[in-house]
Amino acid sequence: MHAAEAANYALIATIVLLAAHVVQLLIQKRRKRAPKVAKPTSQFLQDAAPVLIVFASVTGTSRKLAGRLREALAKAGRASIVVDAAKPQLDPWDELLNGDSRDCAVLVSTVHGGLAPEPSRRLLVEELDDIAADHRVGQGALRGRRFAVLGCGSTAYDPARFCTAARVTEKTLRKLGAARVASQRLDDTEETEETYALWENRVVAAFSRPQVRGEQKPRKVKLEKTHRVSDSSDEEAPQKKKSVTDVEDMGAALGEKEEEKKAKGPKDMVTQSQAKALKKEGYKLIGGHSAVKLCRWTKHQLRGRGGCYKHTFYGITSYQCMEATPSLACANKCVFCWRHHKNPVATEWKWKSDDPAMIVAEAVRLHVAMINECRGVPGVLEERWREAHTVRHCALSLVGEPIMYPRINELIGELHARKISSFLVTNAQFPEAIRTLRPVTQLYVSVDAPNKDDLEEVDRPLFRDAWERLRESLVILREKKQRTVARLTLVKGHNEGDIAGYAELIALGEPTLVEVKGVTFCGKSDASDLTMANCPWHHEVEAFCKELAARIAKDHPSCPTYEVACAHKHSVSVLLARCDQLKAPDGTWDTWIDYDRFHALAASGEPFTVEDYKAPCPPWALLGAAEDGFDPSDTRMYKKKANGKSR
Ligand SMILES: Cc1cc2nc3c(=O)[nH]c(=O)nc-3n(C[C@H](O)[C@H](O)[C@H](O)COP(=O)(O)O)c2cc1C
Ligand code: SF4
Repeated sequence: MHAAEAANYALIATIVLLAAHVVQLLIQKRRKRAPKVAKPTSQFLQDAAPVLIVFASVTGTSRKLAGRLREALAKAGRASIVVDAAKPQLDPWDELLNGDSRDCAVLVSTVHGGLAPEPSRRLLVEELDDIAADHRVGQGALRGRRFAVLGCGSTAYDPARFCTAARVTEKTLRKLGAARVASQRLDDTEETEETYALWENRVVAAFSRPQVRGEQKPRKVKLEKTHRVSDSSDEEAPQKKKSVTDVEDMGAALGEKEEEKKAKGPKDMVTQSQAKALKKEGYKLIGGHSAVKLCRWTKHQLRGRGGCYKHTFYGITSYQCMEATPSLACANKCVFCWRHHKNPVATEWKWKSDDPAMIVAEAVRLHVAMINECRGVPGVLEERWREAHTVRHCALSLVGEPIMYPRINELIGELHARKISSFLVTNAQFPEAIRTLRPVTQLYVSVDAPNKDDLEEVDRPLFRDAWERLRESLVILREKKQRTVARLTLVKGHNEGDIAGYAELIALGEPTLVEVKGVTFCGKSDASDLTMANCPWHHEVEAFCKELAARIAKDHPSCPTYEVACAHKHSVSVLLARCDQLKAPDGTWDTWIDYDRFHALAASGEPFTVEDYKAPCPPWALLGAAEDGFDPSDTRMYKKKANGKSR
């Protein structure tokens, strides 16, 4: 070998050695940087104190998900304790500070004003704040503890307050030095299953192994679901370098997402999980935003066991009545909503609109199909069953807010063209839509509370100016020439106290009728804490009505006079009517409706008034009648009391 060749080989060997050394150094450096991920050990799972799962819920979502997380952790071998922040059986913060527990998951919803629900607020906000402010424990009091946060919220409410309760809790926990392992926000206007599952996986993975270095770093949040908020907790995190992706890309991603949304066009109103929940409750969904359901009174009267209060008060045939809605969404979350908030909420129409003719045709088809299914039911009267195939009335009050549907006037036209009467109920949040509404057989405005505070409490409205909207709706109601109704639902302990407030609202709208109904208990639900104790007795509703009529006369002398006309004891409903419009000179009442006359008037295109289509009310429907509002042509069934005696 030449000397030059040997030198070359030596040089190459040196380079190779150097390169190998550099690679080794790099590998070592990388190894140093990478956090040591301790593998899940059965020893850790065996020894670890339970994870504390704290939830604060108003309509049950966080409660349900807390249960799911508990099951998922249990599957992974990690024990946990679920704590309801509204009535905690133990103090989770004390456990974290002084006990063996080192891990916690907080699931919190946001309610009115962007706050955590009462009374959970005490534990989640005030007590945590107290700890953070306590100089004896110090800001790093929760160092070495881990936490996960899940916010349940809705962008249908003020987007600036989206999941603010979760953000506040997270901020305080981080201020106290706890390490965040996962954070997510769920928006109830969207499908949330996938997002929740991602969060759950992350929490289970983190809590199935001991704490590792590197866990302190804020995790990158999935942009898709969280772009609506700037996560304020990041601002105060102890290890604070904001990731460029978190801030700049978030803006870009948001822009792209909005573009994408625009390109896709409006989405369907009902998410898959909402559709599933509604179907489970017997709703037949039509297109993207409408539904129909067979009312229990329809079935009742098919069996000759009496009609609903609208049969008693206005002469509808309950077994020919279809209960439907063209908008499953509404702008409230009322405490007495018997739909248990399985429907979407929104302040404006932002979905694809279906054709009104299709909605009516489908509603009738599905309703008739449900009638067909009643044939074999014991007690169904053959003749009524046949007649029931012709729909004569439509109660647009099933669920949601019918006047949100932008083509509501065309839909009403479709109903009237089929000689189907229209009873439309609105929750008084869209005054402009009330103004432009074409004549309906009977137009209802729900008056759920006598003053602003009670309205906020009972309706839990999305609009901040809900009270003003209600008042404006009533003013518009006064301008209507056809039959109008103020519908009151009395909930003991919530909205029945301020009679003067109701009198003022009635004087504002001067409706033809005031329907007062005691709230009905529709079973225990997470969506509402109502019990039988909140349901007034019939005699209490009657007394309320008499007092209301007297109060209107006394406080508002220029307002038309009202008197109690009818009552339907079975549904705890009493009717007040305007004497000038519906009381005959001989003292009898004309609260019933001449439906044929109404259709003729509506088709004529000429103006018409309440008096033009009124009809006499039978004596059995009047207050004080021995029948208690029960049609004597039907057979009354008495419920047996627990002691075996009949009522
Ligand atoms: C009265 C009321 C007010 C609400 N206000 C807000 C709000 O300000 N911000 C928000 O993100 N979500 C708000 N929401 C939506 C709820 O947080 C959301 O529906 C959540 O899924 C409820 O969870 P929960 O069932 O565990 O209470 C509100 C809901 C109600 C009933
Ligand atoms: S008016 Fe209402 S309660 Fe009466 S039958 Fe129709 S849907 Fe049922």
